[in-house]
Amino acid sequence: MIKAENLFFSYTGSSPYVLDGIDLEIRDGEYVSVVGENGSGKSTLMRLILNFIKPTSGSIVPQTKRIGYVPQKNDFSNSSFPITVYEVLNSYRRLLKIKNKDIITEALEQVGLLSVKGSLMGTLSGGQSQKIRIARALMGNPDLLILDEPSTGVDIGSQKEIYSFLKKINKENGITVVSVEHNLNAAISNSTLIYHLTCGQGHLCTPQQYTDEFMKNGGKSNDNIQL
Ligand SMILES: Nc1ncnc2c1ncn2[C@@H]1O[C@H](COP(=O)(O)OP(=O)(O)OP(=O)(O)O)[C@@H](O)[C@H]1O
Repeated sequence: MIKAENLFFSYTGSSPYVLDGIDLEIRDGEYVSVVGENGSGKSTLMRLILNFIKPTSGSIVPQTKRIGYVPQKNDFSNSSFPITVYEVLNSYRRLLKIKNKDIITEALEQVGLLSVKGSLMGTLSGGQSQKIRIARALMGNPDLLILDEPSTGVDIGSQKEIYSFLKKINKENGITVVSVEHNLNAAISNSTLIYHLTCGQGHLCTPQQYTDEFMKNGGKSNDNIQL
């Protein structure tokens, strides 16, 4: 479970607050998409869950230490940086102090990319490199997986594969998924709940409730994304 109580956060330490008194409870086993317009605080909320930053006041606590994180796709973006898939996963294995090197093969098999083990990261497609990031995040056997815009820079075919993989590990392995989404279709189709952030406040709703709300607003969201 992730529980936020009366959570305020400001990068300056005072008003105006990016997050302005958030109360939130995400139960284990949910797949929650976090949506909201640019600058509404989605990534900030993820950083707070991950304990990268501290609340200005109030609290936010993930009740697990086994958290996998797939950051926004800005690492390895320099295609000339000479690092292989194996090296990326192996350095994470060492960071996690996992002795058994088989975990690298297992992680790659899980996302169906064993064939690119020796490839340079810069030579992979957007979809492949995102799957490698997900494989890396799963190496620590997390029970909570946090993703920041997993479909950015990923072709439609790979997006489908990635979302069906996330749904599978959510359903079959019971991994709680919390994913920042600009892709509203993906949020509605894949998640069990949607957390809509706006003006420093948020509310949790079902995909159906979110769709109804969206249509009531004339089919346009604050995110300026068409369904
Ligand atoms: N490190 C930082 N220092 C100061 N202000 C920041 C920092 N990071 C984000 N902000 C500001 O905090 C607000 C929320 O940013 P955040 O990145 O959390 O929003 P977001 O909803 O994830 O946006 P986007 O959809 O564009 O990724 C924005 O006004 C942003 O400019």
